[in-house]
Amino acid sequence: MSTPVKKVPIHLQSAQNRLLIKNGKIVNEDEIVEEDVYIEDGVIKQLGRNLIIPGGTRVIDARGKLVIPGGIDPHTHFEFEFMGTKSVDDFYQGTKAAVAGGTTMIIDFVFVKKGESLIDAYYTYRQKADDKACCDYGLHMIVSYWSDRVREEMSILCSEHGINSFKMFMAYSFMLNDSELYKAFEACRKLGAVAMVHAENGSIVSQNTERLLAKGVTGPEGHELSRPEEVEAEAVNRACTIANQVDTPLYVVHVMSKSAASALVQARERGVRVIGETLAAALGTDGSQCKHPCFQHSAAHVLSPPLRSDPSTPRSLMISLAQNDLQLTGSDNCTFNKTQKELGINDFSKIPNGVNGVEDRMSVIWEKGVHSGILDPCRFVAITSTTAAKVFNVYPRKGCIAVGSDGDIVIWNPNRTRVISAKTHHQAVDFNIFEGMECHGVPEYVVVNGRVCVDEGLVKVVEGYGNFVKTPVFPPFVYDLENAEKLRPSNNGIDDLHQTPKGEDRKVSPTPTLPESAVSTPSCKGPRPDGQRNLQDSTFSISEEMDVERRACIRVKNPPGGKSSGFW
Ligand SMILES: NC(=O)NCCC(=O)O
Ligand SMILES: [Zn+2]
Repeated sequence: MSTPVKKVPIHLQSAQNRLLIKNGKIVNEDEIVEEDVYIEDGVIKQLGRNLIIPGGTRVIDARGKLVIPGGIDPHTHFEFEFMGTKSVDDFYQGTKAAVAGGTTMIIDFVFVKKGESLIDAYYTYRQKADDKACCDYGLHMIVSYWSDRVREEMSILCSEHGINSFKMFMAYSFMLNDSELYKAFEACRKLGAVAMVHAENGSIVSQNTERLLAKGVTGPEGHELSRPEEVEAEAVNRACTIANQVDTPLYVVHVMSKSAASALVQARERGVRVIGETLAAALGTDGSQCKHPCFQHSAAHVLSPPLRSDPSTPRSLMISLAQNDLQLTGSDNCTFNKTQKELGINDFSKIPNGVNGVEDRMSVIWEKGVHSGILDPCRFVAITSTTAAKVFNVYPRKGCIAVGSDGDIVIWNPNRTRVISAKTHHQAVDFNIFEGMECHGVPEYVVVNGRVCVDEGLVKVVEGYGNFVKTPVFPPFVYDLENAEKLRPSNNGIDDLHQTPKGEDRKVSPTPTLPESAVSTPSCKGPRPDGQRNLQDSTFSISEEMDVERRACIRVKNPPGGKSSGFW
């Protein structure tokens, strides 16, 4: 079977190919600068003030607003067949919602049934996604069983199909045992792939579940009781130990508890190379919701690992992100309607696991992180976009605003607010775990590969417009941190860096090229000394809330653009 080729209607190929974003403040992970952005044919062509641009260019005035890299959500499950049902957000509705919320790339997980070929499963997902995705997407593979054939297919996927990450489960019926984890992690290291793990002790969860059900605890409150914090922390510790035996960097998905976050920090302190992801859900709500008297409400909050009943968890995880104890955020968007959640009405262990988040991740993190004074805007960009781009090796094509990067940009208004509701969200699901939350920070414009897909708040996505983005192996940020430092965007664009070639996987509009004079306008941006974030010079002051006092927030121990040694 050959890789599917997408056909893009001609009217979309040439649509809105030139765009100037003026007067905004560009926020990258390491600095804020006042520059305009000129995008042509989906790529950022110029940065600076007083740019010379061709006539007919659409101009958006971003005065008083932030211009940030589009969010990258490294953890979604669209159209996922799971626990006897299928998640309701498909690749159209899911990516539409992503874009509506300011996310311009998602990475979904290919589920491989036991015994199934990984490559067949990959093609199934490409077919599901290619004609539907409204923004760029990548794929991780789930390794749900182990064999020599699996190892061979992992290699083929890396070399021929643009896959660089494999997730192994330590819970559910498709979990791997310790020897299998050992072999899978080792295989990842040999391939230069990112080994990801869902860390919960599945055997303990099964025993606890049996015991609770036998005692008559059948409601959603039983979910967390069956999977307490230490069961998550034990698995984090064990996964780190196994990965360290085979010298493989490890990515722990959805760190949901304070105990798991500290297990990860302790592992790092003894030299384990581990990256920690947490979720919008864990930062925006907590386990008290699972004790709500209404089944539909409590069941809607069931995911694994669970939201924690310790109410200090969300703030603590946010502080872990600020301090670089955790590195990035996803949504784990895996949505089931109320009727689907009712599969577990008499048995909490049958409630399909999963929550929403792909649309609201950016707003929730801005509200709970930046607006509350824990994160600065640069760190916000790092944990919602840049670090994911680096880990999955699509930086600096994605995850930053630089000459040569994709035109994936959000114009973010931190002074406007919106109230999250299932009544107004763009997702297919009929419930929203953030219902009623007022969020400062609204994505007024979302530009996807140069096309304005949210226009003054109006969502104008195009089904099938998104591309599959290959994720190359050996991400320097994971395997070669010294050289990762060289991966800085420069004024010359990103072509000089050993990164995904520009134009690869990208639909290029057949439009006239600019005259030489137009593309060579110098940018005023110079190289930055290593590790220095230029927040002061950049005068971040557009929001009343963003006064000096608020920004005197928790210090980031290892600034994202800073010392490489600090990461591991
Ligand atoms: N997280 C969750 O409960 N559902 C999605 C599957 C997974 O990531 O474990
Ligand atoms: Zn997941």
